Amino acid sequence: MKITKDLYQGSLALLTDFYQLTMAYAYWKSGKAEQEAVFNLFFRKHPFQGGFTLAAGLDYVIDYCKNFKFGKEDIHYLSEMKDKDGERLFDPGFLDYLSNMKFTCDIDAVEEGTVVFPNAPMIRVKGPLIQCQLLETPLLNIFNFQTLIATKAARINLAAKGEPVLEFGLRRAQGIDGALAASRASYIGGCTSTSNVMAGKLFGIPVSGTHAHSWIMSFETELEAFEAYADAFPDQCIFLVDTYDTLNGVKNAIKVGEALRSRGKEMVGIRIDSGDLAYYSNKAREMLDEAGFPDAKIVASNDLDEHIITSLKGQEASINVWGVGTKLVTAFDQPALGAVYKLSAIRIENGTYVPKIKISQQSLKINVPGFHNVKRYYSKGMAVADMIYLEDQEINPKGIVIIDPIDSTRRKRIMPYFYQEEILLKPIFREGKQVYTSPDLSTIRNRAASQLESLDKTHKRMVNPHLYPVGLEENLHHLRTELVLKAQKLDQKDEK
Ligand SMILES: Nc1ncnc2c1ncn2[C@@H]1O[C@H](COP(=O)(O)OP(=O)(O)OP(=O)(O)O)[C@@H](O)[C@H]1O
Ligand SMILES: O=P(O)(O)OC[C@H]1O[C@H](OP(=O)(O)OP(=O)(O)O)[C@H](O)[C@@H]1O
Ligand SMILES: O=C(O)c1cccnc1
Ligand SMILES: [Mg+2]
Repeated sequence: MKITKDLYQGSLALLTDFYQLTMAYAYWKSGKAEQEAVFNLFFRKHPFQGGFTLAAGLDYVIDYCKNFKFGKEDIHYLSEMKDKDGERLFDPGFLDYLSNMKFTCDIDAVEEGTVVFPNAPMIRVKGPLIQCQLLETPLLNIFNFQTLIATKAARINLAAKGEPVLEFGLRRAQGIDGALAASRASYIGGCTSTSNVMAGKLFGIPVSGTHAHSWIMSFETELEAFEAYADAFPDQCIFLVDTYDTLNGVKNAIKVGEALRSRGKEMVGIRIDSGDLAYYSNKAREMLDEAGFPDAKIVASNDLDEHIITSLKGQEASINVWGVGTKLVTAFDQPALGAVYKLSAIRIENGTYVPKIKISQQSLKINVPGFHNVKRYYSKGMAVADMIYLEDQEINPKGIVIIDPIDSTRRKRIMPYFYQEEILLKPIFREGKQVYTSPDLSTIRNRAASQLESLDKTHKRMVNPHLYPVGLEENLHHLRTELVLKAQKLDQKDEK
């Protein structure tokens, strides 16, 4: 196993579920491989019982699609696969087809850092059925995780109310790629920095950190350890004060802070990593203020998340920097987003697209059919509603009614005249050619911040957030209802 070199042999084409390949083979065999189809990627419920979700992962998706190609080793591996009789599973003609396959899809997607809501597509893929199908698993893999972590980070940063949140997750993250992607998504969600140096190198995220208990324990005394650290980094001293006795640790930090000051340097602060963080931060604040260090920061860490941060704020803890690891990068209380990827239309011989629906007992699970997009309406910079609409249908400019996809009695009238609007799915690829370039990560992070600003605070609260209106435009609602009724009739016929 070579994890440091060539693990992926330059190709991620096999990073997919086996059933995508068996379907791909069957599509090819039945002559349907190149039939045009439309798929949408969306989720049904916000994570963390929240009122918003923050999209992330598009730059990975772009890279994945740009490099979408079955390499020699991939084809070799597939050619060796056997069925239960020991015969080759895949016809050489199919493997030939795969090795010559070029990515030719149209992709539209929400930009990274966009606030998104249930049932509205985050990605729309249109292209040959076989390609759309093969993209399902990797697109979900990328978007589900990064969107989840960006959302968690946004929640934690909202709880910190603008105070810096340092991401410390690498040691507890879900493996190597999980850690890197989590650092990137955390930065998009508002974190100030990462402790993961490789994420710093690869993505340009600011890197920062303090020091560990082991540093203190390697010396005879805590004071000596602080002094030695101050010698090495006179401008960046954040002393971890809780190795032995937290308040005594604060005293030692003050001593070394005074020595630094006599050399014209200023201690940055202290870190507390255990015990009652409200009690110790308040005590430490009093001691630091009294000793003439009112600007010294107090960093807190230890299994923090948005709920503990909110509680500590409620207790008026004197913490001004938050170090957050495990619960952020593992999305501890909800480890998966659950976005899905569903076929919504297919092109038939006469060139028209037939909208498709999947019936379910739960109306929540009935997809939105057709070739649609999402429009967000803003009033004075604040988001008021999202409308899912059919791209090829005229929308009544005088007044629109959007209808909740789960409960059709919930409706909202929109006067587009009064609002600014933004089409959320932007063209990313056209016939396989990239037509969109991802902005740099700090621009994405700024977009996330301004998107969150545009969302009323009632949707951002942690407990029982207010539901943001997302609805189907009338024509789309009627189409969906018609298709559901038709499908149910078909069902009844089958039963007879
Ligand atoms: N004042 C507080 N209010 C609410 N939660 C707090 C407060 N102080 C600390 N916490 C949280 O309570 C939990 C304490 O966990 P735990 O008892 O395992 O830590 P500890 O024993 O203090 O530290 P360690 O085990 O690292 O020495 C942590 O998640 C911490 O963030
Ligand atoms: O708590 P997190 O949010 O994951 O933040 C990162 C943690 O990692 C470090 O210690 P580690 O947990 O390795 O050891 P400790 O618990 O004994 O301090 C650090 O001191 C934090 O406590
Ligand atoms: O720099 C730190 O303080 C740090 C880094 C990783 C994990 N815990 C703390
Ligand atoms: Mg810990």
